[in-house]
Amino acid sequence: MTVPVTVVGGFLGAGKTTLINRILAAAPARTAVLVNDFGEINVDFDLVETDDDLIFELSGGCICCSMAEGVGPAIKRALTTRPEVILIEASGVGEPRRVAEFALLDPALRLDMIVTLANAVELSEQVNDPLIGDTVVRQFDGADLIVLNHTDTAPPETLAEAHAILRRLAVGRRVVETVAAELPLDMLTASTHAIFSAGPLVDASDHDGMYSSATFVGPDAVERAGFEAALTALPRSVLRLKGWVQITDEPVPMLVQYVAGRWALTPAPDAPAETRLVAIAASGEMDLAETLQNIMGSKP
Ligand SMILES: Nc1nc2c(ncn2[C@@H]2O[C@H](COP(=O)(O)OP(=O)(O)OP(=O)(O)O)[C@@H](O)[C@H]2O)c(=O)[nH]1
Repeated sequence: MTVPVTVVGGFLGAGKTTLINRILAAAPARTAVLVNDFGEINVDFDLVETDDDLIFELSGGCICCSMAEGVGPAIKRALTTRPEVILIEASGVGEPRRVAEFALLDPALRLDMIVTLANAVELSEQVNDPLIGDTVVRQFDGADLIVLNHTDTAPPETLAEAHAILRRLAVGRRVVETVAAELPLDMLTASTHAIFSAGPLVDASDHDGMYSSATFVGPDAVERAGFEAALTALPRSVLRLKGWVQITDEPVPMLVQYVAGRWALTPAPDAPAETRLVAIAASGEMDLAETLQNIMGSKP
């Protein structure tokens, strides 16, 4: 019996973890999840809602290039838990097709499908961005289903533009509009196996060279107003920021989610009682460590 694998990809903050948690919440099957966070701290390990012993993490690099050698062993570890299904969350800069190619090499597995999420608000700017455009475009290669997420915050003309881009980049592929990755889960069963009719794989990218990340870990706490103002003032070159922060006077840590200029702070009673933040930008764009120090209110 081979174990079916679904690869979930999409750019930073598109909604991959949100979709995986939806699948897990509905899944009757025993599901192992491989999560790849590009940053040094694997935040997704804590955000994926299932038993810790069913989550396998690869962090501090990209699963499709620098950490590719780790994929096979991680799958082997996952198989020891006798899963009925495996989900692989690619990093937000990773190419899901390349991850799926690793799964195809393992005779114990069969590829179910590749799902790529896109941020409806950001897609047009992303594909036209000279630094990140190539990464975003490649994430649709071989995808069976494209989940056009974040539609709640996309003005109609931006949404129409996103569809036009997808018609060009993913000819004939299924596209579903979602808010918080809420889709009929039976859409995840009828795979078209687009990977088998996709063109030849283009050369591997060097995502660890193209993107950089920085982390801030410590007991430090910040005032809420100053922290919120700092998030709001972050330059758009910060592509993603997530983790937990200790806020003065808050009884529990707060989960920080920052995606492309939008952010949310939510109580996270089960999170560790320390500040743990990770930020990602295109390489050379900025000093991310200094940015994190600044939002924590300390001088570098
Ligand atoms: N407004 C809005 N927020 C969303 C939607 N989907 C997800 N989010 C939020 O966007 C943030 C990022 O979602 P994730 O699911 O963590 O995204 P991701 O693709 O796993 O992120 P990375 O793994 O860091 O690349 C979280 O705060 C989500 O709650 C949506 O459709 N609309």
